[in-house]
Amino acid sequence: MNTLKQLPRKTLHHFCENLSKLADDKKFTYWRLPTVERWEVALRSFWSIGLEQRLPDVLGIGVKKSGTNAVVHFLKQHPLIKVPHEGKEIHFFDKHYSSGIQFYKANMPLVNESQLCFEKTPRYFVTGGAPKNIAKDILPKPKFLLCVRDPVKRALSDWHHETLIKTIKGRGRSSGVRTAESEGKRFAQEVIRNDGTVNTRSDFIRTSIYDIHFERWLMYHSREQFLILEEEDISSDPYQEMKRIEQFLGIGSFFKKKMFAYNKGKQVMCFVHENHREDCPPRYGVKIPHPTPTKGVIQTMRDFYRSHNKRFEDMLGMKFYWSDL
Ligand SMILES: Nc1ncnc2c1ncn2[C@@H]1O[C@H](COP(=O)(O)OS(=O)(=O)O)[C@@H](OP(=O)(O)O)[C@H]1O
Repeated sequence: MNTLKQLPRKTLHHFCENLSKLADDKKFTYWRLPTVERWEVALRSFWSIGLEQRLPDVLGIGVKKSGTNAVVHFLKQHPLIKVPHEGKEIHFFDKHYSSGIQFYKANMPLVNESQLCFEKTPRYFVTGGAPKNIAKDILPKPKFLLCVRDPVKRALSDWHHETLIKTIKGRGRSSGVRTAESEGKRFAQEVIRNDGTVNTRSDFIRTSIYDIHFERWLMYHSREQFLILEEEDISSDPYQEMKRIEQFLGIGSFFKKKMFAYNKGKQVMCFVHENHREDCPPRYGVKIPHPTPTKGVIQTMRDFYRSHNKRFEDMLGMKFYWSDL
């Protein structure tokens, strides 16, 4: 029933009118029906006013910690883009595939014919079966938004995120003062082996090996289906990135430069509504310092990623400023 809350007031009014037409009984009230029937009545009514739930037209597939939340936050302001309730990640192709495609569809927003349905779950990028299952299940072919980031910075951000979550859940280290350096040391213990080489078994390292993951996507999808966005651009100039997305998706021009402003307190670019209210993308707290490993650790990681980055560039026909670092 969450979807009902997403409806604009006018549509909800129309929905109620349709409902009363459907019911012969004068005492009929929607809320007295059992939940399953309620949903059926609601869906019939939505169809009659041209709204439907359908599988995504556009998928945000990752990469984790590369500005994916900011992209959803800005893009959902576009009147022709609809996202699941509160931009929730549905995790269908990575966690809930066995629940079936109807489960996925039921989590989609209501859209009309001219609107596009957009779902993002960053884990899709690194999930083995996702490219194949998406090609099989989503027709016509979806478009993909893929956010990428300097692989070393991405790994550091990922580690920070997971440490924060562990701490919030009470599973983290509780004793001792946490400094950027001490966090850097713990990060190094995770990503560098005793013999000084990069620990390729660590998820923080593996997620950033973009060429290996993207190779699987190109087995089932064509390069033209992907728009590549860089976190560095999303954080510095989201307006330009939203214009690129509008063009890629072929949706009308909505975004204007004045809709984006830097919020000094939150230290991020935010969306500015017509009434001047600033709406910032969600961010995790910064109760734990971001890790700052030694220069040696950073260099070992950079040396490891260099050839992978080059290969990724060749696959995409693009150049990233971090690929030579
Ligand atoms: N405009 C804006 N608003 C908020 N956050 C922004 C923005 N642009 C980029 N970023 C940076 O993106 C990093 C989080 O990436 P994701 O949203 O993909 O994270 S997640 O995978 O969904 O958890 C996270 O990086 P770190 O701060 O380095 O951890 C954010 O700072």
